[in-house]
Amino acid sequence: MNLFAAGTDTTGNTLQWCLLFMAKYPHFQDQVQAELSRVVGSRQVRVEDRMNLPYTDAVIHETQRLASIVPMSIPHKTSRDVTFQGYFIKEGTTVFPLLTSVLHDENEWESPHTFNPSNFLDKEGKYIRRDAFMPFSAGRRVCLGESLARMELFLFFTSLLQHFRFTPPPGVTEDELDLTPAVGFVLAPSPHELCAVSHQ
Ligand code: HEM
Repeated sequence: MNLFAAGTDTTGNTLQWCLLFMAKYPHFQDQVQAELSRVVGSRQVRVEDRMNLPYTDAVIHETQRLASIVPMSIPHKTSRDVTFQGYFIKEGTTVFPLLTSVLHDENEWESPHTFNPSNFLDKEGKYIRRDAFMPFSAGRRVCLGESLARMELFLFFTSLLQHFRFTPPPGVTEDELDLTPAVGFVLAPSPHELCAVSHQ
């Protein structure tokens, strides 16, 4: 039950955010599709392809960063008295680690509040790991499903983008796709209709 509850909505929501960002920002979608067709072609994507798909990898990371779907992580309780950055926190205090404060930190990111895969790319277009990327939280109780989730996101996202182009429905412009999340403990995009147009 724990694994299903923690692992279904989170991964599903992130994938929905990925598709919404792609439909809203078609020039980023173009670059993902160009990279996929250059590196993978029409065969099925494999996990090992990730290292050769830095742009696609950056888009997935940027989606997780900006969407920040678990904004307040999970509450923890201090198991002893602690002093943290000058603040005394008594044993037994409930603490909410605000992951969004790191994922949108203006001192950490080139463009903290807008979708920009360059947040994860160096000047040569290589993927760069960022310490402030922590949508799965950090430390002893970091998300147990992180590596599974990352694998799922990569395989689903690349397979979908390999076969379909995602667009707003007829009569709706990209600007009209609303990025305001639906309120909840886990932030999903508000309901949207998108078109999946087959490449064939
Ligand atoms: C994009 C997908 C996911 C995100 C963003 C995410 C995020 C998180 C976060 C922020 C926590 C809280 C960590 C903390 O207490 O500091 C957490 C905990 C947890 N997650 Fe995930 N998660 C994802 C997918 C999954 C998947 C696929 C599974 C399992 C199959 C999973 C299982 C768990 C479990 C069991 C915990 C509790 C760990 C503990 O308390 O020791 N998660 N996750």
